[in-house]
Amino acid sequence: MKTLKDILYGVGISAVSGSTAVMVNNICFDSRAIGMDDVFVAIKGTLTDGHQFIDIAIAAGAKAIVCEELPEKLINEITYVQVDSGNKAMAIMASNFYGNPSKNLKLVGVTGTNGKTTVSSLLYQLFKKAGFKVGLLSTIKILVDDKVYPTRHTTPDALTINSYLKLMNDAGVEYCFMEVSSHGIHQRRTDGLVFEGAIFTNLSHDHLDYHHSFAEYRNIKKQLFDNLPKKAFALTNIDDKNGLFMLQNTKAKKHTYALKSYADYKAQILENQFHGQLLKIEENEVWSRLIGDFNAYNMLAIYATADILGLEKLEILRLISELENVDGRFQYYISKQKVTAIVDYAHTPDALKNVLETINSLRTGNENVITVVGCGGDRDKSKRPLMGHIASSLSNKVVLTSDNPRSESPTAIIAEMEVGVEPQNVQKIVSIENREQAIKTACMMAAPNDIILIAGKGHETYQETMGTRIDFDDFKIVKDLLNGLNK
Ligand SMILES: CC(=O)N[C@H]1[C@@H](OP(=O)(O)OP(=O)(O)OC[C@H]2O[C@@H](n3ccc(=O)[nH]c3=O)[C@H](O)[C@@H]2O)O[C@H](CO)[C@@H](O)[C@@H]1O[C@H](C)C(=O)N[C@@H](C)C(=O)N[C@H](CCC(=O)O)C(=O)O
Ligand SMILES: Nc1ncnc2c1ncn2[C@@H]1O[C@H](COP(=O)(O)OP(=O)(O)OP(=O)(O)O)[C@@H](O)[C@H]1O
Ligand SMILES: N[C@H](CCC[C@H](N)C(=O)O)C(=O)O
Ligand SMILES: [Mg+2]
Repeated sequence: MKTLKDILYGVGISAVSGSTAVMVNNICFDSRAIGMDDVFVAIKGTLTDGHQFIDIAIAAGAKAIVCEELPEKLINEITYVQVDSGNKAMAIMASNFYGNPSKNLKLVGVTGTNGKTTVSSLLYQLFKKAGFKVGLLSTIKILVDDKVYPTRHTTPDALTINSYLKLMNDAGVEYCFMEVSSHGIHQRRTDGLVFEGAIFTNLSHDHLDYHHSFAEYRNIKKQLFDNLPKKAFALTNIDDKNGLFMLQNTKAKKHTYALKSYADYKAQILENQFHGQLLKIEENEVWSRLIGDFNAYNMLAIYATADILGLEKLEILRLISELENVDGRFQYYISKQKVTAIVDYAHTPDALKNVLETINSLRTGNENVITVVGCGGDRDKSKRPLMGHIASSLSNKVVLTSDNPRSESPTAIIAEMEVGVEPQNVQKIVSIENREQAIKTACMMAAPNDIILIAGKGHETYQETMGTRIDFDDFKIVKDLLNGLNK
């Protein structure tokens, strides 16, 4: 049990009814999960308003209510606390509740449209190899040093974040790398955290359904840097046209990285092969197993971060050469018949373009590139024609298919992707709703030396349709199919 007053430390309060000296058991923002003597935080969400559930929360055992608008009828035994923002209050309360765990380790946030999982997971790998105890909060999984926990969010809610940071404190973790999504910033899931630094990878088209406009999306990402403390570092990719914008109002110490522009940290790609690339980072050459221009940026971001955090430069390079691909990011399998299948999490137009350009740059003869791709349901619709266009203009053949249709019709999503296919590319396209059938078709189309790209789902091991998730693993399916076909 904790005193409500202590949990509220630092929260901007506009009114109180009842005593804040009460002891509460837990913080909860969902009336369906409330426990005895909890404090319920009412949050205005995207689907409904938590304020509607205050009575239900009290009936289920809540002892205190934190809300933006006080209910008309107040109950004497209940403490009500009025705040400006339920989301912000919850984030600060969550940090207090768990003893401000972000202060007891070095927390680095990674934001940007693409590359967050890659950069944060590789930083985790690198710092582990350097001998530290490390934590990771990523789209794929949460790691408390070696212990793995599942996750459904890129940036979880504030209570979840702080509960894992507390576990990291208990395990003696020194560095934690976390992905900071635009939803996370907008819903203030990361307010109240003390960051040692933040990294910006790049900004392109995504989530414009949620954020309405590109400017709004960009401004939200910038808030991570605006809120950094003075002693923190802010590292940005200045080859991206929004790179410097991110640092405009930060108090933190600014650092830049780039392949093309003048920057604090510079790199060059000397050689690119299927199995890796040779990079020149500052004055030294280093072999990276991860390929593509975008991974040169990722490696440079990692190098700069490790340098800023005090690791020795040559040691960083040695560790970079040992880093392994992240699950579902350019994960490849070469069949006995020399068909290469690549599974990649490219689910934005920019990522799809990058991965296809990388594949095309590695072609040595007249092998075909066959792309299997879909777009998620209940997500940014405006990316659908763009991804249809990119897939069909940069591949020889394309199978349009489903990628987590969620509550939408798979046929309708595919039709929206087809809109972006130019007339001269229409004959390259076949549309097959069933993703397994789509992958099977691509395998049947493939001749020796051809390359099949299966984009969009990467590490995901499910397909979500109408609220139901069935097991589905692109990599396993394509590997089995290629082996079966080769018998
Ligand atoms: C659109 C979105 O981001 N929604 C998130 C949000 O829920 P919401 O705003 O829809 O909540 P709501 O259903 O309107 O309910 C409002 C409040 O009433 C409460 N409630 C509701 C019903 C009830 O009976 N009782 C009750 O108390 C809810 O607990 C909530 O506090 O807050 C929830 C708690 O933090 C999140 O789990 C939920 O994520 C949903 C599931 C989701 O799919 N989010 C995705 C889009 C997301 O966040 N993605 C980003 C990654 C994006 C990227 O690729 O960069 C991520 O960081 O994972
Ligand atoms: N620095 C980068 N720039 C552009 N594209 C990238 C970069 N790094 C990775 N990608 C591409 O984007 C895909 C997604 O990468 P990653 O999972 O690291 O991004 P993310 O930002 O974590 O995505 P999410 O928003 O889903 O969490 C990769 O599979 C690859 O195709
Ligand atoms: N973090 C992203 C992942 C998209 C991955 C893609 N496979 C999809 O389901 O749309 C999102 O939730 O929008
Ligand atoms: Mg991610």
